[in-house]
Amino acid sequence: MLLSRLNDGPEIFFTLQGEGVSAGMPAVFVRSSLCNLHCQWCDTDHTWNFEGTPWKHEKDADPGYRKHKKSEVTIETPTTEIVRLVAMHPCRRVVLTGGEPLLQQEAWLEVITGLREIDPAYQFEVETNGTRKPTPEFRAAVNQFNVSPKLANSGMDAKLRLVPETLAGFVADPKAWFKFVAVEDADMDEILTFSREFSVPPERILVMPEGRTSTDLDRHAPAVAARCLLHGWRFCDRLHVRLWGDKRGV
Ligand SMILES: Nc1nc2[nH]cc(C(=O)O)c2c(=O)[nH]1
Ligand code: SF4
Ligand SMILES: [Mg+2]
Repeated sequence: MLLSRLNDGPEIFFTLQGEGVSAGMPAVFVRSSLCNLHCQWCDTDHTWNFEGTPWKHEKDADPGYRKHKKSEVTIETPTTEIVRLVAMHPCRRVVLTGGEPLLQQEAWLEVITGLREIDPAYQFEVETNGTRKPTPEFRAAVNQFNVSPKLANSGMDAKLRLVPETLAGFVADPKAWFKFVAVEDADMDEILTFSREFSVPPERILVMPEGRTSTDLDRHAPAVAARCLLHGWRFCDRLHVRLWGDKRGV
């Protein structure tokens, strides 16, 4: 399957889950390449902002920023090799992320099956933007979906970032949690509208302050905390940003 490349190999790393209901738990992350969206602030733009694509990114303003050469930021990796690399770590929690991991469900199923043959105790979380429907087999194999629907601040058209039928499927699935990044009150108004439109109970909504540094997280946290108290949402920090900053492979 097509994974994101980090240095000479696929982007597979052992760290603490930094976001969501499993925040703080050790986990092996596997980052797939490719995304069906192209959010303007995406922090994993190396999974989709390839040379020759028309997408705009916030970092375009940075004079040193260039679109990525696909061959330099991706690596085709056999699923048996992914199984081998993940199993080297002393950890039975695996996070499938991207990009958008649901674009490669069949290959992920081979990875999941291979790892559970080694140890049935393996647990799998999926980080998804919530626009692609899991197949019944994939849904059954995964333990937890961290669904992160995108807001207007992503720059994406609402028709692309909110797919009602797919979202309804996640709302109906007790394995799914809904996770948002918020900066200002307008973002939180939008989360409230979303929760009403798609009937998501507040206990399944997590809101994180936006930030690529602890200082930014601290600046945005009070407004997020206030709205969590008001609406019954769970406040969620971004632990990896606090511990390691805006780095890859952590
Ligand atoms: N530590 C850590 N936690 C994370 N939770 C979600 C991540 C992601 O990029 O999907 C992520 C990540 O990249 N690192
Ligand atoms: S959905 Fe996620 S990975 Fe895809 S562009 Fe948006 S933030 Fe990046
Ligand atoms: Mg990340």
